[in-house]
Amino acid sequence: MSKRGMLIVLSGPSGVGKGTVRQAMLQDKAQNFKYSVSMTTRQMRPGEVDGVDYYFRTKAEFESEIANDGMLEYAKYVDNYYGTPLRYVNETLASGTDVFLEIEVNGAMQVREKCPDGVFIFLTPPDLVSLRDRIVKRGTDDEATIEKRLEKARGEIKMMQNYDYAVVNDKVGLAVHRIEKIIESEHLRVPRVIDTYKKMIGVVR
Ligand SMILES: Nc1nc2c(ncn2[C@@H]2O[C@H](COP(=O)(O)OP(=O)(O)O)[C@@H](O)[C@H]2O)c(=O)[nH]1
Ligand SMILES: Nc1ncnc2c1ncn2[C@@H]1O[C@H](COP(=O)(O)OP(=O)(O)O)[C@@H](O)[C@H]1O
Repeated sequence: MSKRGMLIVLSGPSGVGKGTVRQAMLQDKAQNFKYSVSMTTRQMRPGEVDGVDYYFRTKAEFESEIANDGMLEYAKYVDNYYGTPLRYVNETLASGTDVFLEIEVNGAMQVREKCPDGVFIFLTPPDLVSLRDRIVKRGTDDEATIEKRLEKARGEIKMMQNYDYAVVNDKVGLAVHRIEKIIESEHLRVPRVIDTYKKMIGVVR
């Protein structure tokens, strides 16, 4: 029987660079994981493509997916639904390929309940001043909104206690390298590889 893929979950406060790190990881041809495209009810931004960045759906469509047990997890974030379609994740893991999710903290905790053998990684800013700078640099928020986002970010950073790894995003390339090393090490954990050694050591599971 082929080995099941590993589920990798990346979260972090808004503006820390999750999207940037994810893009950089996807461009690394040496990576073997598949990115799970999320579903959302938020407006498409310029340059985004349906089915690539997100599956953009109406609220009614999203709620019907929830009702049909089609979501691995979902959360409301700033008045919109975001969620992970279940089928793609199941099929990809079953085929032996790793799946990478980039999701916010509440959704990640739902995944932790359902998939306790997943790898949960929290991306952190080097400090709050850098986080503020990144939120400002990204663009459209006024001063009051930036303060609100930072307040929310502090609450999100507290959730790091529920993750397996904390990775600082000081430089994108370094953050990617750290995540890749985590994935490599996780693949070598004994519970994941023991079946491979069955014949050698006579373990029957
Ligand atoms: N729970 C959950 N959160 C998601 C999912 N997809 C994206 N998110 C999170 O939703 C938040 C908002 O995403 P987005 O609207 O793209 O804005 P931005 O990433 O903050 O620029 C981010 O924290 C994402 O990580 C998902 O499938 N499930
Ligand atoms: N390591 C980094 N150093 C400096 N700026 C960064 C770094 N990573 C991301 N950024 C910048 O921070 C801003 C927010 O990044 P983004 O990926 O949109 O964050 P998130 O998806 O976590 O909300 C973007 O302008 C991005 O270019």
